[in-house]
Amino acid sequence: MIEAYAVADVRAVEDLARADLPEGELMQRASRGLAEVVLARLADAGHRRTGEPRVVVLAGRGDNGGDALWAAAHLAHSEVAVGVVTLGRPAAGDGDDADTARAAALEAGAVVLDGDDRAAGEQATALLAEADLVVDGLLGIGGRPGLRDDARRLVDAVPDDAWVLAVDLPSGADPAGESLPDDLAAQVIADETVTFSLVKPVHLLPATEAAVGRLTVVDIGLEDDGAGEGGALQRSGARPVVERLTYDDVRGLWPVPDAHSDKYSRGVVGVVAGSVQYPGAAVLSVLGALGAGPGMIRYLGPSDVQWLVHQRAPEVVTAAGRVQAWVIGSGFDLGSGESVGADALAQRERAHEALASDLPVLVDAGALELVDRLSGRDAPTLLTPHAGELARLLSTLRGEDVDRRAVEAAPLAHARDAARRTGATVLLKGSTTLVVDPDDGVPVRAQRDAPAWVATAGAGDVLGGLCGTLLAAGLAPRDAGSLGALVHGVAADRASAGGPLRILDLAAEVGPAVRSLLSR
Ligand SMILES: NC(=O)C1=CN([C@@H]2O[C@H](COP(=O)(O)OP(=O)(O)OC[C@H]3O[C@@H](n4cnc5c(N)ncnc54)[C@H](O)[C@@H]3O)[C@@H](O)[C@H]2O)[C@@H](O)CC1
Ligand SMILES: [K+]
Repeated sequence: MIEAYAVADVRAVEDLARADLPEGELMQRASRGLAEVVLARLADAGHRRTGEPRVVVLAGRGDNGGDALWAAAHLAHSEVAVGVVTLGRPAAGDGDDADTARAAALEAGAVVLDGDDRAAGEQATALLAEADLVVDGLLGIGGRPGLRDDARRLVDAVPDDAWVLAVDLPSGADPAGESLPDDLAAQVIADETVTFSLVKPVHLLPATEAAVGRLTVVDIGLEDDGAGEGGALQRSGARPVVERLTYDDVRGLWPVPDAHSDKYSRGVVGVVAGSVQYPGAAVLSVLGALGAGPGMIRYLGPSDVQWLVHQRAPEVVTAAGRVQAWVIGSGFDLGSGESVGADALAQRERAHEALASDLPVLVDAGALELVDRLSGRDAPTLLTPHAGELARLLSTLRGEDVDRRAVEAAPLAHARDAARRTGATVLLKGSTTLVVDPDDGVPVRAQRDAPAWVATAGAGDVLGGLCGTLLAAGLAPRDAGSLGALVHGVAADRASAGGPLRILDLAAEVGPAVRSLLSR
């Protein structure tokens, strides 16, 4: 599991560690680690023009800039041509550290330009044009989202083929990972981000993760080193606020049957999905559930759709009976007013019964309209909207229009609001999928496991079924949702193999994906 800590907690942990260390030691560790990563990337011929490697370091006025300046000094000592552009003159009496670091970089032979000086602007642009690698040390965890014009001019001058390595986080990105900057272009888009001991929300959450690139963690000694003392992190008592399951977590969470298992102990999934208009969703939902290995599947829906389900999955039972978790809503066409047909009415009735039961329910797509039926529900409930569906859901819950773009600009806040208002766990689908518990004290899960090729119709139906099997096996909604998202992503990766994928292939890869993850 990857765990991320809130920025305020990171500062508290660093303060604890700093109290036991010589002055400036943490920054020295950070900058040395940073310089080592830069050297390793330069050794990779792909990020290097011919001749002497050229690094340009952009350094802001805070400690993020301090890390970058000290790294520049270390690099200038190792046969690398280093140019530095500083930005933001320190306030009077506030610049000792930055001045020391700047002097160290100069003394080591780096070219240092004052980016606040207009005359140096052209030189800075020329320096950047020749860079193999650019270190972004403009803003760190003290940064507000967005870049000022002076910083933006520098960032715009970074050549496309330079490797952009962000210090701690891409400048301009929200350190808390909550929201996009107002102007999307006012942030650094990094190829790689080097952070120090602790992962922060910015690195894992959907609003900011895309700007982070590859995440490399350099150890600066904030965690328990096993020597028995307890690291600063452990002594601080800080708890993670965001988590990401990794492949190695699957074995510990997956419901693996044993010699005593039967179809009921493994879990029966009841699927109420599809309509005459959208019959395929029922097939995909069932196949997603089957891939994850349920005890049994009951499909309830229009007879034409049952027939179609049976073509792909003869083991599915279509009579009513015992169920351990419901999956409702994929491919619903509930209709409204006069236009409601008998089939749609029957589906709506089945969905109402599922929501009125004391069984776990996964609520997808069309069934999200039935949100008023959630009040008073105590059993585990997992809502699985995409951004547009979450906007509609919140519009209903708040009684005011919520725009899809508002959800995309601040996904976590909106998912959290929906979880709070409904008392359900909310899985917000996206390239990074969030799983938010209604209890604020529980860390959010953020999964990013699928290739972008998966953004295609039907992928959500498979995910719903897959998570439904995990709910029926007894997993809590947060585990079912995040584990389901991980396995769905791995299956998508296998089906895609670097190219376009068919959703039936994705569904067929769910079982093999589980097998490969369990045998790691
Ligand atoms: N505290 C520690 O012990 C350690 C800190 N480290 C580094 O220190 C960083 C945090 O340093 P700071 O707290 O100085 O914060 P920053 O380096 O993020 O800088 C904050 C400064 O930038 C200004 N600022 C904020 N947003 C701005 C914006 N959008 N445009 C222009 N100016 C803006 C602020 O007023 C403040 O002066 C970390 O990210 C990390 O890189 C590391 O050296 C590891 C150890
Ligand atoms: K940065």
